[in-house]
Amino acid sequence: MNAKNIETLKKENMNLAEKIYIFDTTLRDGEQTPGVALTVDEKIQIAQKLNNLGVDKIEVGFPASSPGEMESAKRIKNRELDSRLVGLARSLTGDIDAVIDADLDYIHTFIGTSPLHRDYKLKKSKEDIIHSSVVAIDYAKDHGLTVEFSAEDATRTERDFLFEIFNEVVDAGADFLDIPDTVGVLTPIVTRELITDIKNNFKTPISVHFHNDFGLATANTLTAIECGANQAHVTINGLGERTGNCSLEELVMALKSAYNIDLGLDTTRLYSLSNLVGRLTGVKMPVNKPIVGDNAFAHESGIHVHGILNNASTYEPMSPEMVGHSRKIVLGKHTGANAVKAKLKEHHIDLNEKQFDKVFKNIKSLGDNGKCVTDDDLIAIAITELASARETPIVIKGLSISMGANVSPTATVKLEIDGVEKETASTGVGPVDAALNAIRELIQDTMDIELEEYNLEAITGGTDALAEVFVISSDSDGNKSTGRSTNQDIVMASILAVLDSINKLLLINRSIL
Ligand SMILES: CC(=O)SCCNC(=O)CCNC(=O)[C@H](O)C(C)(C)COP(=O)(O)OP(=O)(O)OC[C@H]1O[C@@H](n2cnc3c(N)ncnc32)[C@H](O)[C@@H]1OP(=O)(O)O
Ligand SMILES: CC(C)C(=O)C(=O)O
Ligand SMILES: [Mg+2]
Repeated sequence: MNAKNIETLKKENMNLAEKIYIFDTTLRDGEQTPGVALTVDEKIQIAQKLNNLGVDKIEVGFPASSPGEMESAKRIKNRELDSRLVGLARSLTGDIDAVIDADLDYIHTFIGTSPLHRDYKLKKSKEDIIHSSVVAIDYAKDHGLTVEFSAEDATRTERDFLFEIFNEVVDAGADFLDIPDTVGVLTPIVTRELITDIKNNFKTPISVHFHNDFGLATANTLTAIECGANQAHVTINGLGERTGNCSLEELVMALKSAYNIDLGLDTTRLYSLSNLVGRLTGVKMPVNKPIVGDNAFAHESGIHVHGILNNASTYEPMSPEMVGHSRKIVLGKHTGANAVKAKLKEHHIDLNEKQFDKVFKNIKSLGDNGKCVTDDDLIAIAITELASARETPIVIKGLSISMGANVSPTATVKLEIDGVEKETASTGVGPVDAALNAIRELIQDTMDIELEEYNLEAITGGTDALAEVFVISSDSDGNKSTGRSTNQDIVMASILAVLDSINKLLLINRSIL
């Protein structure tokens, strides 16, 4: 099927509403994620960011449910955000009073309508359910509120009863009819039939609130929008009861990229908002979470990276910049030569063909052994390859230590630096310190180094134990390199380890041209 046919097919099968509203419920249903509790300040922080993203409505919470909920609703209201603020209420006047007390003018009131909810939870007849809903809506309308009515568990409610209660609440003045798929049992084809039927029978704008128990929340919400739903309830990161709600970022980006429907949100804020919500709720996203997961724009397979390097659209359906994320090329078992060449270029490392082949084989073999190769690993592998092929710039030519009681230890060190011999003596708090001070003095015209880490370990027992020294040095450009040496003499092991790291840094400097 060519692109034109797909476009035609989409148009023929869609009955889009003129305006599609994004109703964010991260602060209400999202916060109902088991184990999640946000403080008032955290709620305010998220509300501000949702507002900056450009969502139409923010459900700030359930004011009747706790003093903290009341306070956060009031304080969010004081921020004078552009997004419309919504408060949740059961079909009880007390809950509605709480929304009014919080100074919110948009109420989301609900009642369970399915047989399960009527018979086992609320223990109320159909007539009682209708009566409670109508009384609540009358009360809210009398107080000048905009009312959104949710028939909780609508998707397991008899169709005739659903229509009956919708007719009654519309007559009572409901401004929006919400269809919650409370336990996520819809499928796209059933959604199509249900939403089309409701759209054909009601003029009041309709909203959908779909849960994700079978991973279908986004697909079902998109289907509802195709069939004319005027509003979608969503949460950042798809948070919410059990497996959550339709994810805001998935819905908005699918509409923008796959449907070509731009809702006008500043989608470049999505990634940072997802991270903020992840941090504040403690619910971290899996790496493969669409749009905001660490791997959403990461590529390892050689064939993919080769395509990406030529044109990112080959393996990305949208750009990472669109959502404020970034592209990542990962090296490992599935890496191809083009990826390694690109990485080496990025780090300004020039290898000849033979050196490159060795580095490439090394990466593949690390991958085969189940290891992922970081950029630092690649640099270390490449530098080692470069170092082994070149003459070492600095070589130790002589060392003498003098120590005694009540005098500072003195080290005399002779080095050959690029073929020229130099010697100096220096003192220190101990013999190793004295020797390292002498080295620093001798190389100061060649490069400025900082010893960042120094680890000494005895690897055999006894007074003739072998000492292993591991160091990390850095240069003034921030390049880092490791050095390692094993010797029976602690001072010599230290000098050789430091020289090992300095030589690598020199090679890095000299190959970065
Ligand atoms: C599908 C959803 O997401 S609905 C929203 C769910 N969110 C929450 O429950 C989070 C906040 N909830 C709370 O803090 C508490 O549950 C409260 C404050 C609302 C109520 O607490 P409690 O009075 O202790 O009642 P509890 O939670 O045990 O039971 C719920 C009560 O609400 C009633 N109820 C439930 N839904 C409705 C409704 N839509 N309209 C009227 N009453 C309702 C139940 O029948 C039950 O009443 P009962 O105790 O008289 O039998
Ligand atoms: C309050 C209602 C809309 C709800 O969250 C649900 O049914 O899932
Ligand atoms: Mg819900």
